[in-house]
Amino acid sequence: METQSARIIVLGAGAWGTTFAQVLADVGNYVTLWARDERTAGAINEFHTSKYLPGVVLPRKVSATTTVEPLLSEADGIVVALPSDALQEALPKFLGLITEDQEVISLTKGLFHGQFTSQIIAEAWDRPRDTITVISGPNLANEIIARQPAATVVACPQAERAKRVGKWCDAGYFRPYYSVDSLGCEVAGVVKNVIALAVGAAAGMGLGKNTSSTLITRGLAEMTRLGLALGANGETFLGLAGIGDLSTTCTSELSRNYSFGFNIGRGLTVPQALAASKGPCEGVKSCQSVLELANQAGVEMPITESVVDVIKHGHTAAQMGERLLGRARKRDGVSIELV
Ligand SMILES: NC(=O)C1=CN([C@@H]2O[C@H](COP(=O)(O)OP(=O)(O)OC[C@H]3O[C@@H](n4cnc5c(N)ncnc54)[C@H](O)[C@@H]3O)[C@@H](O)[C@H]2O)C=CC1
Ligand SMILES: O=C(CO)COP(=O)(O)O
Repeated sequence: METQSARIIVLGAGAWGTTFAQVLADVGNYVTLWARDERTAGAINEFHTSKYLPGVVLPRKVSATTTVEPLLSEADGIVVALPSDALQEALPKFLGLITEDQEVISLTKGLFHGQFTSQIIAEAWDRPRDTITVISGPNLANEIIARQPAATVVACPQAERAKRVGKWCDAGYFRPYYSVDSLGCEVAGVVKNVIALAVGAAAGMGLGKNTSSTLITRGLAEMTRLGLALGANGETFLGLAGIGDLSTTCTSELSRNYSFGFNIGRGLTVPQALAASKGPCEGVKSCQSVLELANQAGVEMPITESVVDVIKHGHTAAQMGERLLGRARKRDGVSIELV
């Protein structure tokens, strides 16, 4: 039987990677963060601080390095916590250093050039996609670093892998639920960012809770339709990785996607809103790819379409609202036949 403590490498020493490293350390694992620059690694090793998490003192068990290659073969698990647009540059250098019996865990909620994170990792490291575990849920780093209670979904088509990884991050305040539907978790994690842009924009325009609840509910319908069309399990979208994460991201000023949308709603341009962001806005990067995926699958995603118009075609938040309200009347619900 495996002992409780595992050796885990976290690739990406930003807000979520560092927070997840603390979760893993709290459970008793040996955790090393791979940081891109010496300054970030030095701050973690010498002062137990991170510029991504102001005011936080990290556990001494969390260390960092800029040279992770020699540690990879000894690790039980490798966590990917990089922004989606960094994966294709960062991952290939580790090809051949990670074997199939090691657990690979994705925290990245992105769709880059039409590929979900697990697909990019699988290709970069030449391993089957169904060996990759996805962790996704209502998990704002700034709350979890303060050890506020939250739950998450640990999903892998190979259920035993999800169980193994779930034990590593079962910190009490951070509570794993298991699933085999990693695809559904990835779809939900990507689409909720796009919907949060729209909800944030509505709030930035001064619109109230009826508008945001309308967008969240119809956003859930969009997410579910796309997931079903791609072969995900519909239940996932009613769980923590679906409505759970959607409601967190669409209602918190801590969310970079919601805040980006808010700034668009109050009149900032896309470049201005990006410059004001406190971290990656995955919804900005993924919205076009989500729409293309939906078109290929024959799924209608009007909120996503209106977000693409804002991000790519210079539409204002007000035009986005007019467009959504001007659509033909529909039946309530999420069924793909009823779009
Ligand atoms: N912050 C949060 O609350 C949560 C974030 N996520 C997801 O986690 C992913 C990462 O987000 P954050 O940690 O918040 O971003 P962040 O901006 O705080 O950290 C990203 C880290 O990746 C590093 N990095 C960027 N490009 C790199 C490259 N080419 N090579 C090596 N390192 C590179 C940066 O230096 C930084 O340390 C995103 O996909 C996000 O959607 C998921 C759940 C919660
Ligand atoms: O995924 C997240 C919370 O679960 C973080 O959302 P943002 O990337 O919008 O900050």
